[in-house]
Amino acid sequence: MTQRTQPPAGVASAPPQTGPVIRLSGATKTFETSAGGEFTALRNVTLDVNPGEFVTVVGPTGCGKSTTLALVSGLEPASAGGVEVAGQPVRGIPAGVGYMFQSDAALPWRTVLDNVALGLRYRGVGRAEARARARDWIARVGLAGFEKYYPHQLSGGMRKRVAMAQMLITEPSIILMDEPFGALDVQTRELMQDELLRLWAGSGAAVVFVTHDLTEAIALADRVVVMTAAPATVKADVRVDLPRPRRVEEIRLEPAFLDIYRDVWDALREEVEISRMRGANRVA
Ligand SMILES: Nc1ncnc2c1ncn2[C@@H]1O[C@H](COP(=O)(O)OP(=O)(O)OP(=O)(O)O)[C@@H](O)[C@H]1O
Repeated sequence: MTQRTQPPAGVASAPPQTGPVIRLSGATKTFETSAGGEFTALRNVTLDVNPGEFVTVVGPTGCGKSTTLALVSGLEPASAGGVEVAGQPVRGIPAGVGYMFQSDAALPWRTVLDNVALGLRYRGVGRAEARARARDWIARVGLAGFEKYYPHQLSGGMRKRVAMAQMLITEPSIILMDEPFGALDVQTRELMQDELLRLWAGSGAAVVFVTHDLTEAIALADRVVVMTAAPATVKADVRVDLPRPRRVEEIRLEPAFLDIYRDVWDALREEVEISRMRGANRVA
């Protein structure tokens, strides 16, 4: 990773961690189906994520990407294999993990200020300090002046800025993102991708970001992990050696970007075809 700056005040710097901050070793996840059978969503997934690394995960629809995040976040236990966060086996929700999903987490009856302060209030921070830090984060995500607005008074992009402030105010050392910009229009999505890179730069946080959008996956990442059709396992792990800081709309036109795109798509194409064929057989 290149061109890291000093962390801005209030953002956690990387913990003194020598090994990977996330380690999946042969992780398998089997769900019970409503028909009383079993369905294996993940099989033998082995993946390390280092402190400060930005890893994106792509794969055919329904292959098990969200399930991978659920194992790391402790929302689902692995059926077999190991899942470690910060060198410790995951049992329950680990400390220092921030989340952002496609749907908004903002409470509709609270203002932007109170929504952003909420994570600190849950952690026992006093009201005045939580609000002061929330004001700071609201400004950092470009929403100064909107503190008293309610979520329904904001655009989709602005609500994503609120979601980023809500997540970053807790200074996570691991950030898990599941298609966070999936519902945005293309221009707003690119804007938010740039904002995310700006806010993440220097934070020291490791990011695991699930997306269906290959351009987004490559533009953001240090590594793109390609998963197979279900049950998901790691098919390819493609390094993205593009310089930082990046601007998404510029980097995607670079010849080196297109080479990486080709590598990722070569790995993904077959899995998408398998997944489509299964879908076609199911409805045939
Ligand atoms: N709690 C659960 N119980 C039973 N099956 C589940 C459960 N959670 C996920 N699955 C199944 O596991 C598979 C993987 O789901 P997952 O949501 O991880 O896929 P995904 O790759 O994130 O999907 P998408 O690309 O559509 O977002 C799916 O077939 C899904 O139906």
